[in-house]
Amino acid sequence: MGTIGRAIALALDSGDIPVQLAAVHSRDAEKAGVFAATLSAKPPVLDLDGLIASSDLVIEAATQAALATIAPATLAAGKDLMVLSVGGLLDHPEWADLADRQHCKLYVPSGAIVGLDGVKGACAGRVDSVTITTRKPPEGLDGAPYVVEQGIDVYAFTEETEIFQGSAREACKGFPANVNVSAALSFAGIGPDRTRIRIIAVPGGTRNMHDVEVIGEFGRMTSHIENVPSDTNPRTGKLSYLSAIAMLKEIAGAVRYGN
Ligand SMILES: NC(=O)C1=CN([C@@H]2O[C@H](COP(=O)(O)OP(=O)(O)OC[C@H]3O[C@@H](n4cnc5c(N)ncnc54)[C@H](OP(=O)(O)O)[C@@H]3O)[C@@H](O)[C@H]2O)C=CC1
Ligand SMILES: O=C([O-])CC(=O)C(=O)O
Repeated sequence: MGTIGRAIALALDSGDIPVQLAAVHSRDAEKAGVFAATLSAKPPVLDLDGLIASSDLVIEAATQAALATIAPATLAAGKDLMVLSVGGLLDHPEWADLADRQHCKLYVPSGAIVGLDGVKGACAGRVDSVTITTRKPPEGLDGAPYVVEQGIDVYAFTEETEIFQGSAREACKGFPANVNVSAALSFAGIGPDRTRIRIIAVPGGTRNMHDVEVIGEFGRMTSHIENVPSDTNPRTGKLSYLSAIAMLKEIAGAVRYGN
C-alpha cells in the first residue's frame, strides 16, 4: 500500500481493467484500511495468508525483504505473482522452479525501464555486453545501504558524480529500492553478473533517468528514459506503476502486444 500499490489499486478501482481488487495487505492494517475505504470497491485489508487465499494473482509492491516472504508463500499456494522489487528475485532462482512446479506464473513488468523487448530479442543471439547508466537526483538515492555504508553525502555534489559501478547483482544489494530496473534488465538479458551498471547522482536533477546499451551480433541498441519521480516516493518513477498496470491489462485480456 505504498506508491506503486496505491496507484495500481486506484487504476483497478477506475474500472478500466477487467480485474477485481480482491484484497490489500500492509504491515500497517489501520493505515491501509483508511486508504481502502476511499476506493469504491472497498477491498478488505487482510493478512498475507488471507490475501493469497482470496486472490488469483498477488502483486508485490513492497520491498525486496518483504518479497522473501511473499514470493514463496504465494507460489507455494499455486497463485500467480507479479514482482516489482525485482532485485529480490536475483538470489532465488528456485522461485521460478517453484512457479513451474505449481503451474503458476511469475510476472516481472518492465517497470521504470524501456526496451526489454529488444533486449530479449537480442539475447536469442550472441550478446557481448549490456550496460545501464542510472542518473537520479540526490533524493532518489538518499538512504540506500551502499550510500550509508560508504558515508556518501549525495547532497554534497555540485556536478554529476558517479557513486557506484559494478554488476547488477551488486547494485541491487547496495541500492535495493533504487535500481530494480537493473534486475529486470538482467533477466531479459545476460544475467545479473554480466550486466554492468553505473549509478550517477545528479544535483538539481528532476528526472530518474536510465540509459541502456546492448552490443551483440545484431548490432547496437540504446534506450533512454526520463522518468518523472512519483509524488510520494522520489526513488520511484511514474512509469513503474504505469507499466505494472499495463501488464495487468494484458494478463486480463486476450491480446498481447510486443514481446
Ligand atoms: N521494477 C521497477 O522498475 C521498480 C521497482 N520499484 C520497487 O517497487 C517496490 C515498491 O515501490 P514503491 O511503491 O515506490 O515503494 P514505497 O516505499 O512507496 O511503498 C512500499 C510499501 O511497502 C510497504 N511494506 C514494506 N514492508 C512490507 C511488508 N513486509 N509487508 C507489507 N507491506 C510492506 C510499506 O508500508 P509500511 O512501511 O507503511 O509498512 C510501503 O507502503 C520497492 O521495492 C521499489 O524499489 C520501484 C520503482 C521501479
Ligand atoms: O523508478 C526508477 O527510476 C527505478 C527504481 O526506482 C528501481 O528500479 O528500483
